[in-house]
Amino acid sequence: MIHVQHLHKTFRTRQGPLEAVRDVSFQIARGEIVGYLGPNGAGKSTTIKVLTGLLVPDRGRVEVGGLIPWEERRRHVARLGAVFGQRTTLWWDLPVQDSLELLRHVYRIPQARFRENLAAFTELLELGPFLGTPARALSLGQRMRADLAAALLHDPELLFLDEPTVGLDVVAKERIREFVRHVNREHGVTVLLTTHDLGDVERLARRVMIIDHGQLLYDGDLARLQTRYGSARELVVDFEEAPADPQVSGLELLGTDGPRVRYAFTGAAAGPIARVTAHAPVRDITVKEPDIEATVRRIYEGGLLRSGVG
Ligand SMILES: Nc1ncnc2c1ncn2[C@@H]1O[C@H](COP(=O)(O)OP(=O)(O)OP(=O)(O)O)[C@@H](O)[C@H]1O
Repeated sequence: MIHVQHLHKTFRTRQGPLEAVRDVSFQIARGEIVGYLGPNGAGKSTTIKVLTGLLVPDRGRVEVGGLIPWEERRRHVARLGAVFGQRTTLWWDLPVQDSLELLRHVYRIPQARFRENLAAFTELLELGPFLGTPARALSLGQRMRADLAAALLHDPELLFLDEPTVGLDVVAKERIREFVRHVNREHGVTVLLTTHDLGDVERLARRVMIIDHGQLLYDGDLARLQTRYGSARELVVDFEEAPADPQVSGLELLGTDGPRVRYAFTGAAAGPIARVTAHAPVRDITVKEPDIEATVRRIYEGGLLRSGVG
């Protein structure tokens, strides 16, 4: 669906040329959901702008669904949808329903199709209570839901989501994620998701790409990122009683709190568990996985992967 090869984009700034994207290559297959991560200023938006046809790269080959985005913008745009968490595509003073109606004209969506999609999205996103409300009076969560419906009314094959859950509470985030999963699963919509919220990525994407300073640092499985670059796992052990000597060979002692002792370890848990249970009588053991947030932060900070992609 998306083919990017050796993409370069440099901006001219007062401080001189700024290489926003440097030699980025990736492919995204139809029906994938890919998380695109990177710290502020990493080059995510620049990549997306090239993919949507808003920016022309200096060098590189970009093809989306067989089209070169900036050369065939009209045909290209008809096949994609985009939601930017910080902006709305809805008309500020119009009731949501009227904005959607206007988009029907813009995209020349056949009436029957429009009605069908609107009914489906109204149900899935629970738009009913605020279809008559102007965009400016919507809560952030309602606005995001209306924007998602607006982006998908014309049955795009590809959806760009930029911070789709920013500022939302847990329930509202979950509703958005559920809907994205639905359109991906039921309609095969390919999704490129830019976010700082790793919860979005964990819930939606199996694959992540990480960019920093314009360079792709990682492209692969989220799970593999965790096993290869994650910090140590944690073993939380509740001994029958506080052990006189909590040290267990081969395990790093993290802390003690009465009978509860925490250890760090890497790799499989079976060995450490056997060693701990041989050490003293144990009531309960849990394994805590390192959180993905910490892993990604380590990658940004340490340039862990700079030597190569994946
Ligand atoms: N039109 C422009 N003119 C000059 N510099 C730009 C322009 N657009 C982006 N940049 C610079 O290019 C670099 C990459 O920016 P980009 O917006 O792609 O980052 P980003 O990863 O999307 O960041 P964020 O998470 O903050 O949105 C930044 O240093 C930014 O300041």
